[in-house]
Amino acid sequence: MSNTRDIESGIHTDFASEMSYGSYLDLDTLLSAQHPVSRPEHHDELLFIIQHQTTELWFKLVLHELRSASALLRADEFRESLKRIARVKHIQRTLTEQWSVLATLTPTEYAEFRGFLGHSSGFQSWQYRAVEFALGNKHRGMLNVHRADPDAHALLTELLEAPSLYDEFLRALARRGYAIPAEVLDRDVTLAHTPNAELTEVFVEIYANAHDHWDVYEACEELVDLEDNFQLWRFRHLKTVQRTIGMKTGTGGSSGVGFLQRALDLTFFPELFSVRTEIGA
Ligand code: HEM
Ligand SMILES: N[C@@H](CC(=O)c1ccccc1NC=O)C(=O)O
Repeated sequence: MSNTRDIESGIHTDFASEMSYGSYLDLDTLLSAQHPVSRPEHHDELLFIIQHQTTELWFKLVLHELRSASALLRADEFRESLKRIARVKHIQRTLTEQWSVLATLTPTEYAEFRGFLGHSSGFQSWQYRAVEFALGNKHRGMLNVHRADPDAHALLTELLEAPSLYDEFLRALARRGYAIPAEVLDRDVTLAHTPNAELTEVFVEIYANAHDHWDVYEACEELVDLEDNFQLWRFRHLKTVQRTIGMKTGTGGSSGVGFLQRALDLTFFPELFSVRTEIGA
């Protein structure tokens, strides 16, 4: 046994003028986009860069799927929208699991190149902010940091002013005859959604009679998964930060761990959680 695989004669090998793997994926661009700034170059900075870049690539797809999910809800295409959300949930799991790679970076190693990062910080990730906005965590003040990047600023402004995924979901429910409160439907979508007791009652009815509202019930649970997964990512980020820089202030200028901790109190779909308190009550 040679323990070698034959390269079959039919395998294509001439890519001088044909599209290849590398040219289709523009790997020259992708793989020449890692530029460590530490001097002398720190061995672990490549890990730090690639961890962020892979996350940003997945954020790009998450945003693409969420925007499509919203548009499908607007068109009353419920099932198709759920398909998009299902994909986002898998990406979130990958992203949450990926923190374990970065956790191999010890505090000492990170401290050796942290000083070269200046004031740059994940806080300035416009794609992360876009995902937060798309899910409904709106905050106009977050636009400020993107003033120097007109394209990012424009996209975030567009998302800030557009209904969130939850807004679209609730509007779709209203069109189906559910008694979504008018103040929820007419709310200022540039602000974060605030909990509404009357809306919780709509979900109480849906959850109490799931079989009569199956597709809506299913959609509710998909949204709960989405928020849950998002919180798990935030939590793993917080824990990675804690083990890497302790209680140091952030390069972005925040208090660090305390600032990230407060994000865990935020909720995209509060009524889908408050309904749980009422079940069987
Ligand atoms: C050792 C690794 C990391 C440390 C020590 C760290 C630290 C921090 C700190 C302290 C903040 C608060 C803002 C500031 O003052 O800088 C922050 C925010 C943020 N970081 Fe990281 N981070 C790490 C890795 C990552 C990675 C891999 C990502 C993935 C893109 C990321 C994305 C973000 C985002 C999106 C925010 C804003 C969060 C929010 O607004 O709630 N971070 N990070
Ligand atoms: N905010 C981090 C620095 C940091 O993690 C970072 C720096 C540049 C680009 C992305 C980063 N990731 C997340 O905040 C710190 O305070 O050490």
